[in-house]
Amino acid sequence: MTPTTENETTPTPDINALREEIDWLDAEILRLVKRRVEVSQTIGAARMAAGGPRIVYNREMDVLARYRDLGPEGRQLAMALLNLGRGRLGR
Ligand SMILES: C=C(O[C@@H]1C=C(C(=O)O)C=C[C@H]1O)C(=O)O
Repeated sequence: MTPTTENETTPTPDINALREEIDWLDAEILRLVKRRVEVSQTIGAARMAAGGPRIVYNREMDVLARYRDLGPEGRQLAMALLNLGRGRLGR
């Protein structure tokens, strides 16, 4: 590790700017989640109208795998997304 000199300072994070970024990120995440729900419900309705199943487990396993990086919370997040897509039928 490089030794620090007396003149080196740790930069102070700009909390207000970072909070603005968080607000923006949350708005984007919400927009994307709402779109995901729409797409998932459209697929589900079309499949069921054609006599297919409500749930496709291998696709859902792929979705769960995508969030594995985030650990147990990733699983909860993926499950929440899947449940949102199921709407009232999934409850
Ligand atoms: C969207 C689909 O329908 C359902 C919803 C899924 C999802 O929200 O990711 C995945 C699989 C299906 O259970 C699909 O089959 O792709």
